[in-house]
Amino acid sequence: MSIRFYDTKQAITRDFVPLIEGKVGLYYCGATVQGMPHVGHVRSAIAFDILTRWLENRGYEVTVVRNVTDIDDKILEKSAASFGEDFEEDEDYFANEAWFALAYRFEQEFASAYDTLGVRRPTYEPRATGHITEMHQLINTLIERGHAYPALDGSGDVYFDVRSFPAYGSLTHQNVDDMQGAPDADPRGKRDPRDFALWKGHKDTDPETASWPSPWGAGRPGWHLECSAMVTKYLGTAFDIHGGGLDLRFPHHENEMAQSMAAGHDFANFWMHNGMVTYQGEKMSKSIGNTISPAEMLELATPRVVRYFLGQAHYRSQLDYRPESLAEAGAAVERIDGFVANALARIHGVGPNDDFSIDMHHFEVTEAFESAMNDDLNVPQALAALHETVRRGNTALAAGDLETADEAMQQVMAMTYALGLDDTIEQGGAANAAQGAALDVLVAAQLADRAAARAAKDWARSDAIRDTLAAAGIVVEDSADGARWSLKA
Ligand SMILES: Nc1ncnc2c1ncn2[C@@H]1O[C@H](COP(=O)(O)OP(=O)(O)OP(=O)(O)O)[C@@H](O)[C@H]1O
Ligand SMILES: [Zn+2]
Repeated sequence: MSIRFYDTKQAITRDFVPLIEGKVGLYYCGATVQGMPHVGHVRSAIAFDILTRWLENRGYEVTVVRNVTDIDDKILEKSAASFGEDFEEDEDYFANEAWFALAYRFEQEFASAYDTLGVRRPTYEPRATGHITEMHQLINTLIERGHAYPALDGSGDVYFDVRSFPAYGSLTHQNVDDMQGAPDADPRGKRDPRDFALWKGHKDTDPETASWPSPWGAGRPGWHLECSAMVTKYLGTAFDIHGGGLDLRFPHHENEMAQSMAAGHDFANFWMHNGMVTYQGEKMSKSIGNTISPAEMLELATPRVVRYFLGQAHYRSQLDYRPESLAEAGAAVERIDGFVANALARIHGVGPNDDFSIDMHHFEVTEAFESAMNDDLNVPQALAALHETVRRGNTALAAGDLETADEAMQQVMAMTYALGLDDTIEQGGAANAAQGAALDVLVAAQLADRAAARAAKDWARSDAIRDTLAAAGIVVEDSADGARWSLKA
């Protein structure tokens, strides 16, 4: 059966046929690393992680590229503010932080959130600042082809000429005349107020470190241009799927497409956009201030439960966070886990604390699951198929039909893996728990020695043990029920 995806550009669901048989090139827009990730960002990454996993499940070799926008107005503004006299530090923004330090710090926060929630790392994760040369080449091509020009007011900017590209507006089905101007520069320097910046001339207020030489004067790249240049470098001038959040369709994706197609590239064959995570109906967004971070959710639920919540809706629909959302997701995950644990125990004699590994590569998803996923990644229907299999398995276990139960268990494992809900994402947590347990045994032995030394009034020995532990970052506190230890914060 063929896979069908909704293509935002053509506004229809159509058969997916890769440009090169057996291979898929996927680019999706990553974060502008100007602040802490919120769960909306992670939902976008989970949606494209599920897409990747499904394409791989169907036998495709997928090259995934997700960029890091590490130079941008907002990053520079946040950094500049941190040097201001009335700046007040908080848990997210530190005083006197250079733009690149701030960007890299948040890039790592994003990476850690993705890792924790089972978003597999992309094949390539290019940073905008590492691709200035490619951006210059693209601007050059656009100027040569008559689609870009240096600012008329000598600001050092370079603009894309929207009137020179008749298909401008075709991604979002808009008529140029109905569009608003691009607010990125003084319209007096532009041929048309809708023209947008490919290159931004250096301003006296910009830090020297955020400025690169160019044929049009020193400056830095415009946001839209970054993605066009990076896609081409890693996936070529024609590739299969371009993704990102629905909020990026205009202007970002419209402009990316215009730049690349005006340069003569075929660009993306499919455009796929994930819906927004909302809170009380409003887009979760840094600028609105209604964000919930992955860390906050992980205080309330395990990574798999958070992943289930963020991945359960159809990727194109809006996902509203409600206080009871995580409890509902938790109950669903527990139903799945309860069945798998029972099946492992009854059929394979594996107990909850046994160490075991199971070869899953020949396990297959059910037909209902497969056709749901092939139909534009219909995850809600696929999850219904998964839970139906859990019910069938539980019924079989109750009736003592271990063969049917085993088949259901294998299918459930294959389906949870396909959705990235397998428990591998908790292995990080398990490894920490194992290390913690090992440390506990070692420290307890030291503390027992220390107690014996104290009982024998051998103070030198008792102090020496305390010093050894302190040097290892372990703080010992004596209490009525004996010594307690903790790691120094
Ligand atoms: N609330 C949300 N729900 C789903 N996806 C989102 C949400 N907010 C951002 N995204 C997506 O996350 C990816 C990275 O986004 P980017 O860094 O550009 O964030 P942003 O839209 O500027 O976020 P914010 O509005 O909070 O500043 C993009 O694909 C974007 O569409
Ligand atoms: Zn982009």
